[in-house]
Amino acid sequence: MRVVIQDNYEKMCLWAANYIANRIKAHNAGPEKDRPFVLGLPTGSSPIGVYKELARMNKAGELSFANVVTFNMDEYLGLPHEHDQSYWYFMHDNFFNHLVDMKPENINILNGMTKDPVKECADYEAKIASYGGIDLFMGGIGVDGHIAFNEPFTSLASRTGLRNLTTDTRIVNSRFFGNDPEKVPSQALSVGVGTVTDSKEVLILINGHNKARALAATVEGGMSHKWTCSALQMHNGAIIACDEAACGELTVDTYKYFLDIEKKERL
Ligand SMILES: N[C@@H]1[C@@H](O)[C@H](O)[C@@H](COP(=O)(O)O)O[C@@H]1O
Repeated sequence: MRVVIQDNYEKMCLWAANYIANRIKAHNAGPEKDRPFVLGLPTGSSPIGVYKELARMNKAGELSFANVVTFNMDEYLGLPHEHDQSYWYFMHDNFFNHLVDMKPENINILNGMTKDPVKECADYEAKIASYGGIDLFMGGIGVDGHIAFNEPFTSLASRTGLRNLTTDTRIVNSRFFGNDPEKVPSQALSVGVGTVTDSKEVLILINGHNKARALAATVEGGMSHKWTCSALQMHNGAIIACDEAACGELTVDTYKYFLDIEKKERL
């Protein structure tokens, strides 16, 4: 696992946006350029700065999304696209509407209004597989370490499916629903932990003091379904991009190790 510690949120986002841009450019210049680059994407406050920077690069002509297919992590069950807290709305408002060459048919987001969640989720997995899997999955995590909506004790082998949200998560997310946890949907559709870890690369953003326990569990804790983020320890290409504020629960030697090793030149 790589842990890239940046001074603050802004620098973390710039680092992550550059990493993603370089991966897309390398793909488009390489032997696999005839197939699209498949990018997994999250919602939440963590990726907003990354989306801003990627959109800036795109508008400036530095990065094209014409050959990119996206798959989003999750969606609330029962919220239509036009609901301002649906993840469909979030993604268009914060990212897709700001890109000049993203093809709408290349955007994949689970349909929270489906009448058949089982089929919706099976079709999503099949569509990801039809592209040969996800090249790079960017994600965030919840304060309890959940990846996408894979709450504590979700199987680390889970696939895309229907999830019940914990009271904790509904309380945390109530800040977007007039501070009323009851207004937060109680279920969501979500890619599984296994769907994320099957990706060739995984890049997780962890920032802010409130994520300090989750960062420590991801990096230093034992692998456990109690912290679904800890599954990344079994992934061969996992990168955590974090800010100083999130490092408060790391032991000093872990913190120093990652600062030191990241100074070394990478092939
Ligand atoms: N389902 C989403 C997660 O995918 C996201 O990672 C998490 C963290 O959000 P934030 O980045 O706002 O802390 O929020 C929600 O629970």
